Amino acid sequence: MASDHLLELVDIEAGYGRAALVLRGLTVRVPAGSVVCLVGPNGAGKSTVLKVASGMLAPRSGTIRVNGEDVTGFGPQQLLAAGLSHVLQGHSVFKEMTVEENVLLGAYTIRDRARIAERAGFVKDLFPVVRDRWKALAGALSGGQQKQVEFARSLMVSPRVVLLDEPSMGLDPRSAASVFEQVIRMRDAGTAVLLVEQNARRALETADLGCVLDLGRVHIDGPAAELLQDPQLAELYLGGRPTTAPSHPHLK
Ligand SMILES: Nc1ncnc2c1ncn2[C@@H]1O[C@H](COP(=O)(O)OP(=O)(O)OP(=O)(O)O)[C@@H](O)[C@H]1O
Repeated sequence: MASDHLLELVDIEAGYGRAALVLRGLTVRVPAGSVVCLVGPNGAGKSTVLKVASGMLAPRSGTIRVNGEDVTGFGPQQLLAAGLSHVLQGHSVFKEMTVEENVLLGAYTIRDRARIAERAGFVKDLFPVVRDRWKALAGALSGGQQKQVEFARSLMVSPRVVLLDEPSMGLDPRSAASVFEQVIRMRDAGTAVLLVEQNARRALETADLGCVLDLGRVHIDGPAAELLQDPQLAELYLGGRPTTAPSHPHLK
């Protein structure tokens, strides 16, 4: 059964080994055509949500649905096939390989050559750096450009939802701004995004919906623009009082 929500994580409990639960009854939904961001303090469980969504960590209880279909208990390969593509925290390009080789790694599950060529054309259109530096060694690109290569690789399988873990980590402000613009471009090209970010204010300025996590639960969620204007949230999680307008208005 199709659903307005491409991804639903409902009442999820999850943790690592015998340690205490990290996620304690968490519910997050990603509607089609949207960027949803998870923000919250260190250790709140943000990355763990993405690991559950991509099958790297099996939930102890709760339900995962993709486009209305129950995929609870699926492993990483099955969730990838169901439409969830995970861009891990940190840098995962192979620097000694070309941009082309890095991007095509994302197509390793696709047999049809015409389909691979079509997807390569799509990601080159979406990320001009990928097109312009297609034959260059990935290690010769800047950190922000390498992130675009990772995004392009994740889109080769035509995911319904891309899971992005701290894409701005380690980047200078200008490169980080460019990465957030690429997130918007991905959304506008039809891929929903579940985004985890340390930079909560920038993430909320980029996202359509926000979820503030604390102690493994959703503390508050709603339209990102409204969360940005909430004085209490600003004090607690965003490092200061709300600004009257987004600091990067071109993104909204
Ligand atoms: N592989 C692991 N094994 C054991 N515990 C882990 C593992 N990964 C994370 N944890 C624990 O789970 C909790 C939540 O971690 P998680 O990385 O999901 O938080 P986060 O909100 O993404 O934090 P940060 O903003 O610091 O990245 C932390 O207490 C962390 O120590």
